[in-house]
Amino acid sequence: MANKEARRPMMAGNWKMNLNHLEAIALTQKLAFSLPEKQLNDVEVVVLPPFVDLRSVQTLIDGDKLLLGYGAQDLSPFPSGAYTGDVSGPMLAKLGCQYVVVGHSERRAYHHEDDVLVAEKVKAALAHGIAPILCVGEGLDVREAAGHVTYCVNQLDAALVGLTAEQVEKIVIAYEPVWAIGTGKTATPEDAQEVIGAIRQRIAETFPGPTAERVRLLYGGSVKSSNIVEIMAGPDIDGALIGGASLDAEEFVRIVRYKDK
Ligand SMILES: O=C[C@H](O)COP(=O)(O)O
Repeated sequence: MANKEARRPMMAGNWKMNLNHLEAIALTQKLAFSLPEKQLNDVEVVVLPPFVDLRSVQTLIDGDKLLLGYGAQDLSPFPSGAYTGDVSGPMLAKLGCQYVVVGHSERRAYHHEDDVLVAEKVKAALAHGIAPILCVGEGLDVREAAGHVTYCVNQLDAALVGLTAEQVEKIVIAYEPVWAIGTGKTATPEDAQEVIGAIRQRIAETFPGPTAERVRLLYGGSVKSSNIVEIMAGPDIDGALIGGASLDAEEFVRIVRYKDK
């Protein structure tokens, strides 16, 4: 199932816990300066800074009408209340965030986020007009036991439970094999396409109609300018969620410009 041309490619930089607000401003400026308008119309470029940087990034992007999207790396499932340290969907919406990462494997591992909480966060984001970038992906043990497709499809099913087709079309789904994150070990383009193709197939089965053709599916895990072309060749792969390489403006720009290679 392809129809890839109908979907706008997306390159999203997940800065994780890197860059203070001054460094965030500098990186955003460099990206805007290095990427021509035509490029930014062709490929949607999104930055996902830490919470404390969001106001600075928003001020810069909105103030100068830069063609960059931005969002957060997490949100609370609750809209407000006594949840020390958490940040809510309404707060992110007020800052103009278009996206929020949900269910990243680092949050699943270090903050013990399970499928039920991930599903609540997906609903919270959608309720406040923010598109979730939902992450799924298997660990090395699952991959070695050849259970990766089933594992990822199960994570997907759990996150989409109770959603309408219209809501699902707003979600961006990122397949990030945990063993390929920050390790320099990229899944082969065939590995990435296998799982991402299965995700699109599953959406088609669950939501008959055009939904599966409309949802954008990304790959994440040690993406670099040297492997992005091969990854983007996958018929179901619409972009990438990029960690380490998104912190280097020149390298991130090379990734965004993959079509020029
Ligand atoms: O969200 C991004 C991913 O975890 C990938 O990180 P990485 O590009 O540093 O491997």
